[in-house]
Amino acid sequence: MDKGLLIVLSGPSGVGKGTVCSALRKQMPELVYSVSATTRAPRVGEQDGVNYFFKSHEQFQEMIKNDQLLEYAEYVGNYYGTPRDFVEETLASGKDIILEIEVQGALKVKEKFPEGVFIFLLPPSLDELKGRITGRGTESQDTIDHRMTVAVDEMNLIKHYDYAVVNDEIDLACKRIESIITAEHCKVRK
Ligand SMILES: Nc1nc2c(ncn2[C@@H]2O[C@H](COP(=O)(O)OP(=O)(O)O)[C@@H](O)[C@H]2O)c(=O)[nH]1
Ligand SMILES: Nc1ncnc2c1ncn2[C@@H]1O[C@H](COP(=O)(O)OP(=O)(O)O)[C@@H](O)[C@H]1O
Repeated sequence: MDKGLLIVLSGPSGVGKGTVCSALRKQMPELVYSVSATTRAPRVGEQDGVNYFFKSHEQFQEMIKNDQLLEYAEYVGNYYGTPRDFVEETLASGKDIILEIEVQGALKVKEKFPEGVFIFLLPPSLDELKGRITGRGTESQDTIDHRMTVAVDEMNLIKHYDYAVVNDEIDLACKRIESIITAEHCKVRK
């Protein structure tokens, strides 16, 4: 049996990764989603094991020590990481898995899985990006400013990715990603 595809959806905070990813999962129910571990506090409505596995700093350090994370990164004061076993088991079972992670972590995954499909989600403009982060209403002004500075640095790393998808409209962005996945399945692997 062929292994599944490892799909990494990355891009700056507020670009719409979470929104596009959940829309995509509705359209492609067979696509498995990797739930990350984080030390960030849950936001209203977020559930442990669904949105994230919420961990203390000590628990997260323990996961790092035990090599349980495929990658992890510190992002705006918190740790985020991808549980390794779940990804490897899903791929081995022939299913596709999508990781929705920030840029540093995505580049670490690329070192381990160069055959993965790396997709960078772009905002239509930086002004629109700031508007989306602010409009979501989950961040303080300081965090918004910090995330915007990080966003500009992150966009310079797009050259390491296989595909760039502009998130102008959610449905269009999803269609583009679906087409990428279809094309990757048709690819002749050398
Ligand atoms: N490297 C890495 N980044 C992650 C992981 N999980 C989530 N992230 C990223 O961490 C950043 C912050 O996530 P979060 O606090 O939920 O904010 P939001 O995604 O901007 O709503 C986002 O860019 C996420 O995609 C992970 O397992 N590894
Ligand atoms: N294509 C889009 N057009 C307009 N607003 C969007 C679009 N995609 C996402 N958003 C909005 O932008 C904000 C940030 O989206 P989110 O998915 O939380 O981003 P990320 O996961 O990349 O941080 C949310 O309020 C979301 O509703």
